[in-house]
Amino acid sequence: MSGGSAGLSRRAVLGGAGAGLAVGAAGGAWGGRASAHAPADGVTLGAARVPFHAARQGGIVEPAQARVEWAAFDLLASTGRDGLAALLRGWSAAAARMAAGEPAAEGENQIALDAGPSSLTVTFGFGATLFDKAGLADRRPAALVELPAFPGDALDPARSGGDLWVQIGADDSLVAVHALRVLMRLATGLAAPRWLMSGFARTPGATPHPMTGRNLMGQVDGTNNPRPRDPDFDATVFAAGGDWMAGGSYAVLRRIRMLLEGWDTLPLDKQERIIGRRKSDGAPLSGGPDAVERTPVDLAATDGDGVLRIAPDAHVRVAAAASNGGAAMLRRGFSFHDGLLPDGSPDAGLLFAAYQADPARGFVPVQQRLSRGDGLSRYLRHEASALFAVPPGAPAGGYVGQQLLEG
Ligand SMILES: C=CC1=C(C)c2cc3[nH]c(cc4nc(cc5[nH]c(cc1n2)c(C)c5CCC(=O)O)C(CCC(=O)O)=C4C)c(C)c3C=C
Ligand SMILES: [Fe+2]
Repeated sequence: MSGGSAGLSRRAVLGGAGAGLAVGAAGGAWGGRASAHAPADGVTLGAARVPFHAARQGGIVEPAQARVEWAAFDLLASTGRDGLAALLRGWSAAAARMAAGEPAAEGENQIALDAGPSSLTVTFGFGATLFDKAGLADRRPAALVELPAFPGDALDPARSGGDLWVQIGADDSLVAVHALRVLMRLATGLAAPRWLMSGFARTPGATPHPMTGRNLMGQVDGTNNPRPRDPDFDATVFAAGGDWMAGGSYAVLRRIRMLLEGWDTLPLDKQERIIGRRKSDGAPLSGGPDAVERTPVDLAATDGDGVLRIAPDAHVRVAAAASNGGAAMLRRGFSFHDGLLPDGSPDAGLLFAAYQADPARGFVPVQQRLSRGDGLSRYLRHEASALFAVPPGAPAGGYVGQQLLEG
């Protein structure tokens, strides 16, 4: 995909026998948290597929699927560069097969039998720690450095970092978990699981027409994401240059727990002031009663008393590119709800993911500002963090990371 919704349509493939669902093309749905749409009559949601082999990896600009699995792995000491190449070759072949909806391999658990690929995407990423372990220290990209500590971080090292990252997205939970099990088995003897996280987003077809999704605070979330048709979309999201990362991206991941019990008791007007947008429809508070979700945010707008309509500490003001020297990223997060904490409060929140050409010009400056001046941060805990280089996609017959390992 070279950006633009036409690219998305081209990549999407009709499933089943001639009829099906075009992923990413329906009703202008696109990456970020926008939801895909229901298939036409007589076509199953499961039939939709996103080809694995493409110039760019899937799972970045496609609409967020209903289910996501994140898995981080650490390379075993004995694996080395050749073992890493074997792992990536095996992972890529399995991902391509599952994304195409081909039957399960012999000896494979039949978890996903009867369902199609359900828009399965598998995205692979490399952590900074991978490069020394695989004898590739001289090929680690300059942009892949440890993220700085931010005020308020409460990070759990056991659920942070990792040498390798796999993101599996699908509109059917059994399909996603099947893919996870297959990839975990292929890693046996080469890489050990470090942490796993599961998330969810709105199921395609749950709304009467495609709409931006909501998070567990109830807000419309994803509105002001960069859009593939924006002239600077590719430069914002994808790495340039002539090396093995050209056309790839950098994924920042944060497990952000929401302090929902406090949030849910806040009056609506306070919740809206903290974000800077209306809760019902996501319209910016700068736009007056006639504003709609897509009304541009006016950070300078004041009321009759000269008071800023979007508060100085409102999330959208503090996070805006205009407040951060142009820093921008493509957000593609998922909700999580992992039961209760010992004190009875929900262990729930946002598996935040942001893709950018360079974290130093995306997530880092924005989070630096948010962690100091964002009214929303009182209701959030950043509990885990990771940064992965997401290489470009693999051509047919190739595997993700081949340019790094064989280039
Ligand atoms: C460092 C980057 C960001 C983190 C971390 C983050 C956490 C976070 N955000 C919400 C809810 C919303 N965010 C919204 C907009 C928004 N958020 C960021 C960045 C981070 N958010 C940006 C760059 C923007 C766009 C700002 C703009 O230009 O207008 C919104 C408004 C709707 C939208 O545009 O998406 C909401 C709602 C939560 C709940 C959260 C942590 C759990
Ligand atoms: Fe945000």
